[in-house]
Amino acid sequence: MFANRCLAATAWQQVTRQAPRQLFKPAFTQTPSRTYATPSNEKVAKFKGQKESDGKYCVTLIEGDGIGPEISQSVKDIFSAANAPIKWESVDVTPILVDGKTSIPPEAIQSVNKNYVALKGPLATPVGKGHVSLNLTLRRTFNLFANVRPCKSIAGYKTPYDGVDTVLIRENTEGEYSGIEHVVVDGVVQSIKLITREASERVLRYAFQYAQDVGRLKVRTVHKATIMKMSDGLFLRVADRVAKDFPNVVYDSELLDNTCLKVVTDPTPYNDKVLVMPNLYGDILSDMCAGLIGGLGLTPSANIGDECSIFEAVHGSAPDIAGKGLANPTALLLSSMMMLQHMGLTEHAEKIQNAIFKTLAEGKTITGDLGGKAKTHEYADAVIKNL
Ligand SMILES: NC(=O)C1=CN([C@@H]2O[C@H](COP(=O)(O)OP(=O)(O)OC[C@H]3O[C@@H](n4cnc5c(N)ncnc54)[C@H](O)[C@@H]3O)[C@@H](O)[C@H]2O)C=CC1
Ligand SMILES: O=C(O)CCC(=O)C(=O)O
Ligand SMILES: [Mg+2]
Repeated sequence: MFANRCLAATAWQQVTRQAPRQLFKPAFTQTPSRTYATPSNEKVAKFKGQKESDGKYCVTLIEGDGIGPEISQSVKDIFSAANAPIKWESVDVTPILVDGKTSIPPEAIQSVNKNYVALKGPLATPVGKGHVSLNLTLRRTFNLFANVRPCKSIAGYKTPYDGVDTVLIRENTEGEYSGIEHVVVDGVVQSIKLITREASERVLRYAFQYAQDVGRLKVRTVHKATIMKMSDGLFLRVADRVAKDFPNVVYDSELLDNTCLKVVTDPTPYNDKVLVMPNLYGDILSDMCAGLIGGLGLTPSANIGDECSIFEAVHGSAPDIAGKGLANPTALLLSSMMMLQHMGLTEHAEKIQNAIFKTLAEGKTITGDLGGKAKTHEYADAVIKNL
């Protein structure tokens, strides 16, 4: 799939980066017990899918680029060993042009609309030129307005930060990622950050409702309304109004640069808060938070819409390690746990999740990003043994 897109995107440049520096060797200190909540109720994006006649739910699978197929295989193997009532419907999202715009092929759109949920591997985006990000296109196509990105310390895996437990909700359809860019005159380009009352209210209501549903009763907006007085200013004004509808939730706001400083100094004061913010800030802060707990191999996410939801890792296609069996599938696995919880399959989620955390805490069969030597499939086999 990616090869086709590579041909289509003439100026594709491969992005490479060094693997995150190993900070500490794993030390087995904490108890593995945690849940990645994705509340699914009448008010926030209820899952509408139905079991099929074989007793299973059909879930759309987008394996993705780079390490995508390797980590997707781990999820499939572990779900199968755990007898999770899921059957996968793999779809190809090689983009097509519709009225000159990058679009998802109709078969893939039909599959997600039919199943209401999808699990997605990372999709690579050409730098500077070429097709629009398919990740953003998917979020816009299905109106996945809230991107929930929890980040929790992994029991047994020691980093300089103990007991991290942040939850970040990112506006997912507009802001700096609206894709409205043009050349004003040669040498001058404009990129428009679009903030609307409607999209702001939708994600803010979701964040407050989420806070209420999971009992994390503090919501903080992260913004830069000192500089972007109109756009972030609107986001904040809407937040002030929405906050009034949730009197039991404590609401405040913080400037983005200050949040970055405070989170990397001591993240624990954020453990009782839900952070909600415009698109770009959420993108950057979520990678930063991943760095606190051991890297991108560990952080899941959920793209929530009113109808459909797509679950994916925070990380990208990791071209530097793709095809070598080195990828850590935990982030995609934990995303699939968020998916199971969203679908109401909490027992299955708990069973698989316990096996994942046990494997990580044992520290014997972990991947290179965590300081181990295991290949992707060896880690998956260890999880299966721990089921
Ligand atoms: N939601 C998505 O599908 C996303 C897609 N991307 C795309 O991914 C491509 C590569 O982007 P990068 O900036 O390199 O970011 P990246 O997230 O792919 O990789 C950053 C670093 O983290 C490591 N890493 C990431 N996931 C890992 C895993 N599961 N196990 C072990 N190590 C892991 C990589 O090896 C690399 O050193 C780009 O084309 C970008 O557009 C980037 C972010 C999110
Ligand atoms: O679409 C992309 O290329 C990157 C998206 C991204 O970084 C994210 O969703 O966190
Ligand atoms: Mg990102």
